[in-house]
Amino acid sequence: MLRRLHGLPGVVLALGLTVVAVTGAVLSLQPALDRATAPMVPAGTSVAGLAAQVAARHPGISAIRQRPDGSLTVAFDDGDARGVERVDPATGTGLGPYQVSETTRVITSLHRSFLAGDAGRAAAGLGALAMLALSVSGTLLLARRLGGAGALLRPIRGTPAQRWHGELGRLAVAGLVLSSLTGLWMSAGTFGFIPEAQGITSPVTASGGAPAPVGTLAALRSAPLAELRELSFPDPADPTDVFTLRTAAGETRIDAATGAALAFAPATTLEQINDLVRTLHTGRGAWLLGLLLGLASAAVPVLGATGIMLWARRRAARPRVAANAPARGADTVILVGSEGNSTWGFAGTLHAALTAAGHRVHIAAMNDVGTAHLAADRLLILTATYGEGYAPASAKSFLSRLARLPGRLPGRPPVAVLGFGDRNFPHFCRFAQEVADALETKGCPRLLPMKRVDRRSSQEFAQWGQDLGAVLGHDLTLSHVAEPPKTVPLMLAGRELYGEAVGTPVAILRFEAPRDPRTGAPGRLPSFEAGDLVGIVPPGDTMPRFYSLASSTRDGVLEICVRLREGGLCSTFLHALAPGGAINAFIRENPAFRPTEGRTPLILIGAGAGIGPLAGFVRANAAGRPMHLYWGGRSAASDFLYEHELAQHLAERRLTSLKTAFSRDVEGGAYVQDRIAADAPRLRELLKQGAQILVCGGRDMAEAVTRALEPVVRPLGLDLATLKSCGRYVEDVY
Ligand SMILES: Cc1cc2nc3c(=O)[nH]c(=O)nc-3n(C[C@H](O)[C@H](O)[C@H](O)COP(=O)(O)O)c2cc1C
Repeated sequence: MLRRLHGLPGVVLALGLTVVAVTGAVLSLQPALDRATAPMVPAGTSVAGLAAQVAARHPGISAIRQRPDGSLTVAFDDGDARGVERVDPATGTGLGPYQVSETTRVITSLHRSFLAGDAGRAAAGLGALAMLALSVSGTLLLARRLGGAGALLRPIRGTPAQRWHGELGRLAVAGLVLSSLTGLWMSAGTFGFIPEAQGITSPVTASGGAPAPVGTLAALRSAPLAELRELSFPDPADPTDVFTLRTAAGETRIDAATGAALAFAPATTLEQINDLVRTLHTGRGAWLLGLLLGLASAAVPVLGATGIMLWARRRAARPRVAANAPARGADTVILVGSEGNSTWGFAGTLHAALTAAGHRVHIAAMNDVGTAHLAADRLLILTATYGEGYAPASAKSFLSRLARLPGRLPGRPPVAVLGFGDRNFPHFCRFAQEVADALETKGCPRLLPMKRVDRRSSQEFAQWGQDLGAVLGHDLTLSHVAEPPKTVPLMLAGRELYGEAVGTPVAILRFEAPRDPRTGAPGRLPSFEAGDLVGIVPPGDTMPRFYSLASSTRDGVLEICVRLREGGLCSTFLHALAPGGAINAFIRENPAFRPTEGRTPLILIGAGAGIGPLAGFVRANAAGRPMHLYWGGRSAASDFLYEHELAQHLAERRLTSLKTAFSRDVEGGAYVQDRIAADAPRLRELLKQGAQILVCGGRDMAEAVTRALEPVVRPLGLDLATLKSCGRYVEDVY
């Protein structure tokens, strides 16, 4: 619901909101410029003093006005000359005609009405309302993603677009909420929804005597010039007319002959609110606030562009399901947890089969779970598992949303959970199990026991379909042919082999995009960062194997470190590949395994082929951010991967320190965890500076590293779970 409120409306309104925001940002510079150029009102000067000085030059003076930036202007009609002039508040001398530049006029009009009169004014008002809704819904979405309102300031991980959108959004949100609320109020005032100030309504009777010189009028002599808003002069042809003096305190009518105050109407609360709103919106009279609001507005185009990118990606990633029934009124709801989309394919097959059997079936992402889904007759959940047994992207917020629903309630639908995973991972379908347990705790009866599908097995899926059909009382044939991922061809450009002498052959393989066969022009690599995954489908198989990337697109090659596994189909294929040989590959982003932004130190820990992405992070560190690498191999002579490149990085300060451990070396064989334990004081110092730890390699190594790190972080009052939850301890483990 929140995403629906934020996503599509944001995309549709991006252009209009950008116009309002950019023009607002330009206008916000005006108060600061005015303040720099407007002469100051000297303390102790009275309204009468200035009025007398100006009236001596302009007999036809009709009004003196103090503008919000503090400058003073005079309106006059002297017969031969008329107009509005800026005046020096100290001497009353003229400073030239007052005029708003054509550019400012156009920008103001664009800002207020898109140059389209009343319809445009209404659109700008609705724009303010939309900006308010987008700011609030965006903040709630970010809080949800980071783990609650208390986590709103945590580092944001993800793709560059996600990070820019989140970082800029949270920096600008206060300014945008203030600008849109005050803009809404002013817009409501324009359309008469907020009553105008009435001022003095009862008739005022002037003495009718001959007008006295303005400088002698008592009520004007006692009014400080600094408080003046506007002084209107009486019509010289009408002896009963009076002066009208407006200040922040209210409105006073003054007798032109006696100088007495004839009537006074204090400013109402509504007028004071209107004044405050105007100041808060325009920054006039509060130039610094104006600049801050301007900066917040300047973020809007970037928020719009990154928002459109995120929306388009999410849309492209979500498979379309034909004839999806509305959630309300559906008898069966299918919720999907997927990262790489293959589970959506299975869910689509299930949706089609149930629909064909006469059910009204609604399908949605697990992240979108809501009360409407729980009103169905049955709930079917299909979810993958990722990382260390965690939720995939489309199910990240499912458990927290479920937990927010009130405790055990009657009337929950019966549930069947089907987990998709890979038996090679130690936490096979763990997330699916967690979901099944959480639903049981919530009081949802079991429609079927939880089942697991290993490596997208069509047979296991079909079997589950039969079980489901049996409880539904009809046949259910689920024949699903998994759609192969869309791959691109890449060619092996170079290889280096290490570790043969110590029984762990590891190859560094560098791939390039094939040249255009007609023109011979170099091909384009897909877009990726070090730490992302490349999926490679070995010949004769449909299941991709994933390898962590040691390079980014900017390096011009796709680089991976592959350890040869006994009987491993893909690693055997890759080790046998000769230069010029081709692979079919696709990129899977891995935004969870990236260095945080900024210059806080990084502690990189790995063993064996796990050095790949870590070497990639170091290579990209042209800015010389502190990076400390701990790496373990078997023998310095045989499998010291990237040895020369790392020495070069140390010399160039891309790498701050390197600690290696070789388990088979004669002089005191050691593992990477031994180096960590020995370096505890230094690591503590780095963690105190906010360091992030990135671990890459085999599962046993990662577990040993955790055991070594716990006693390192404990004296700091920290633990690895806390560091993990705020993105300061991330792993890429296989
Ligand atoms: C990086 C990565 C980590 C994975 N981690 C696990 C895991 O911990 N447990 C598991 O059972 N499956 C794991 N898998 C396997 C996926 O859950 C499985 O391939 C699933 O079918 C993917 O579904 P999807 O394409 O809809 O995301 C992992 C796959 C990848 C690529």
